[in-house]
Amino acid sequence: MKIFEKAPAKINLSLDVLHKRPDGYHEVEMVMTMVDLADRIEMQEMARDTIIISSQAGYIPLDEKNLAFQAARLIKDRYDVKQGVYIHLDKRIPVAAGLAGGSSDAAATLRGLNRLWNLNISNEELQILGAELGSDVPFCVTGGTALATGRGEKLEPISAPPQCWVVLAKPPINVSTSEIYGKLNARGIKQHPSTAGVLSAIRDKQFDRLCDNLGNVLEGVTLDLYPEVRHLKECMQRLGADGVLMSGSGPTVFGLVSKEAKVARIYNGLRGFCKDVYAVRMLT
Ligand SMILES: C[C@@](CO)(OP(=O)(O)O)[C@H](O)COP(=O)(O)OP(=O)(O)OC[C@H]1O[C@@H](n2ccc(N)nc2=O)[C@H](O)[C@@H]1O
Ligand SMILES: Nc1ncnc2c1ncn2[C@@H]1O[C@H](COP(=O)(O)OP(=O)(O)O)[C@@H](O)[C@H]1O
Repeated sequence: MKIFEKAPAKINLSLDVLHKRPDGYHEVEMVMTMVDLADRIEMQEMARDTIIISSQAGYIPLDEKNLAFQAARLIKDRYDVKQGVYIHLDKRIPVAAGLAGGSSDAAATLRGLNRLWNLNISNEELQILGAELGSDVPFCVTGGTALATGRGEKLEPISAPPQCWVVLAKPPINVSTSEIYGKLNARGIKQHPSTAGVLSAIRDKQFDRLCDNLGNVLEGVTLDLYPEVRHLKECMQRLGADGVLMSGSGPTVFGLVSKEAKVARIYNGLRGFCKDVYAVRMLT
């Protein structure tokens, strides 16, 4: 049997760091949501007890370093599954972009193999398994919109943000999440984003208020290290996006846009100097 799963990209509408923890992770407070840009994952049963990964993308690992491989191995080990699986990743989310592409592939693999092998694992259990693979994986298991705390694995689902367009642009650099967290001075954060403001704007479906409250404490670190990200952010603002923010540890910058008429102008303006630009809808 063969099954398919979609693995959408996430953006962080708010990303605050409360403190650095003794285990090296940072205690965060984030509002995360999904956008309509997704990898497609095909999973096919194999009688032979092995995991094989393939992808058209030449720039991701296809061995045990791949997060989908790790998800398949984890579920096989925990549930003592003796069958194998062939997993093909049709990558559309840019890699190491702050969009959780790898985490979403891992989460989609957990969901898919749960179906393929009739394991009847609850979403809560899949999220617990996912946390072993990465901090963003539990959110990607269920998607939607959520307030994430802890190191990102404690989730409280909330209502969807007001519907809008999301323009995403990724400059041609790779950013390491651990390097960006490592360079953040958690004690010296001068201005924390208003997660409460983002939550109330979403609750009241107030698009303008949502745009005014977007904030990410990792943005300053990445913008200082990579001036091209700052340039991209300024361009998106100049082109008229209603709210602009870097997602996660970057380097992707997203712009929220309420009027469809503006989207083409912003998209074309960015495409003039940046290859990786996408105009998508917020997933609601
Ligand atoms: C910054 C965020 C925001 O959503 O996303 P990305 O930029 O990766 O998309 C996440 O917190 C990233 O989550 P994820 O990419 O799953 O991180 P992990 O694999 O768990 O951790 C990678 C490294 O990031 C650091 N890390 C991660 C999460 C956290 N709360 N505190 C940390 O300090 C640690 O150094 C860790 O070794
Ligand atoms: N299935 C996968 N898709 C993308 N990247 C993967 C995958 N498996 C492992 N990786 C590795 O994970 C790292 C982070 O990738 P990704 O999840 O796209 O970034 P981010 O967490 O910034 O959104 C990259 O260095 C990449 O090589």
